[in-house]
Amino acid sequence: MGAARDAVLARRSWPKVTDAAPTDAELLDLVQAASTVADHAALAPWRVIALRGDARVRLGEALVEASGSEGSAAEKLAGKPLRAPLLIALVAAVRPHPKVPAWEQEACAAGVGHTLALLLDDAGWGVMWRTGPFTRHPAVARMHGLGDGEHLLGWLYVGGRSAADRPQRRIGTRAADRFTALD
Ligand SMILES: Cc1cc2nc3c(=O)[nH]c(=O)nc-3n(C[C@H](O)[C@H](O)[C@H](O)COP(=O)(O)O)c2cc1C
Repeated sequence: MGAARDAVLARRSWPKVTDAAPTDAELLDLVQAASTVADHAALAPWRVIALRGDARVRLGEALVEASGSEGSAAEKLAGKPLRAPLLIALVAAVRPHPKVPAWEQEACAAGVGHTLALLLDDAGWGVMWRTGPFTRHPAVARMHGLGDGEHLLGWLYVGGRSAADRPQRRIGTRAADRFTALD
């Protein structure tokens, strides 16, 4: 009992990770677990895409195309996806539904992202959810092969942990400031 609470309290984002990464089989097992999030009408309005190796280079090129930057700015942007050996693109796959509006479907997809990040953290991987100003640019969508109604929610940057790069303790949010009870 309390394992979920412990995992949630222990999770930290790891901005710096090593070259180690889970295999597709390990990842698929965790994605399967994350697929149990609350989902109105069981639409499963999401999918994930694992980017490794050169796919990260192509993502960097797409970010540069989206930004229109050149020179050192372009070089810096192109290097961003290379900060982790594995990027998991989180895709909201929204389709028209008479009872489930787009925002509910995006909420479900975001739930998968948070749950998958937690599961990867709990499995001992370094994880950080990242986005950026070009996350929903057409060039970036094209690079991922997104279809109609598909939008990125960002990427989970995943890699190994090294003790030297252990994140600082979090200051934290005071839940009492965010809590109201109505009778
Ligand atoms: C949708 C989403 C997008 C994010 N994008 C970025 C980002 O681009 N850059 C960044 O530094 N943090 C980003 N964050 C925040 C980090 O993932 C992380 O939550 C934050 O650094 C606090 O660390 P913690 O998770 O250990 O509390 C994003 C979080 C979410 C949920």
